[in-house]
Amino acid sequence: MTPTLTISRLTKRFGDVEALKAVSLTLEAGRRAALLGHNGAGKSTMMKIILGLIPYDGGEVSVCGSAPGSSSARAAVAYLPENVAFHPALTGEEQLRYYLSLRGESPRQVMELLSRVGLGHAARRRIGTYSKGMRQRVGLAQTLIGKPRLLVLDEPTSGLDPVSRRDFYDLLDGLSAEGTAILLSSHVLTEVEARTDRILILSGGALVAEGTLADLRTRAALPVALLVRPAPGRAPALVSAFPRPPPAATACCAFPARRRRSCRCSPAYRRSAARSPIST
Ligand SMILES: Nc1ncnc2c1ncn2[C@@H]1O[C@H](COP(=O)(O)OP(=O)(O)OP(=O)(O)O)[C@@H](O)[C@H]1O
Repeated sequence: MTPTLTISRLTKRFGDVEALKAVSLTLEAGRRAALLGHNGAGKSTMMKIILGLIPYDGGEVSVCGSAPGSSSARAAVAYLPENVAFHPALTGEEQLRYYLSLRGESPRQVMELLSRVGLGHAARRRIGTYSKGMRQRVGLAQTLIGKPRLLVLDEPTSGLDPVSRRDFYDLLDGLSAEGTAILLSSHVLTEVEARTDRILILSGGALVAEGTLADLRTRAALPVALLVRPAPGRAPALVSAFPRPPPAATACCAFPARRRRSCRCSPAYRRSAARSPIST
């Protein structure tokens, strides 16, 4: 099946700044990918290109088989910015009815859309009285107009409390189960790890890593720290149940440099020990 989104060797420059450097990725229907990276990594630039808002310099981009910005691509993609802005004097129902009319859709869908994002009870309240999480839900309801095949969400949960975040991701789970592909940006790895299928890490405009968090951990050989609290009286049994680390790996780099030569520590561990040597 053709992927919902295909990006191949995408490059974009702003003067001297290379905002995207030969980035390639695909996103199939029903899959959720999180785009992570520091400020200035290129996340927004990539989203703007997918939406057809800015041109690109090299490579190829296909949104549901069409060029970004074309009428068929625009009909298939919806976008939720980080900070949604609605008229505070309008009710949720009035605001959404307005967007439905702009899209040429039946206003009869309004309550169904609001109920879908958990706002049925507040439909007749003014948006000025909504919490940030509720406004974000109005934004999500707006993106659902016309049943888009690709959702592009720019830091959709920033500023939301933990319960609102969980509820928001529950909504996304439902949409992806129906076949909507979702590309969202975030700064919070721990938040997206359990709620997306793939993590894409951009750095300086290049896609430097891609996979599940477990894949990325394995590839980077990151240490795994476990905090285990034994039940009362079970500590000795717990300690004996865990394998002991090899003695050379734990002790040798704690010794002065002259005795480290034959150690079995990993190069990364040796480097960190060299930075903070323990004198004996
Ligand atoms: N219109 C523009 N003109 C000049 N440079 C730009 C423009 N838009 C983006 N850039 C530059 O391109 C690079 C990537 O910016 P981008 O906004 O895509 O990063 P980002 O990952 O979305 O960052 P943030 O997390 O802060 O939103 C940055 O160096 C930025 O300064």
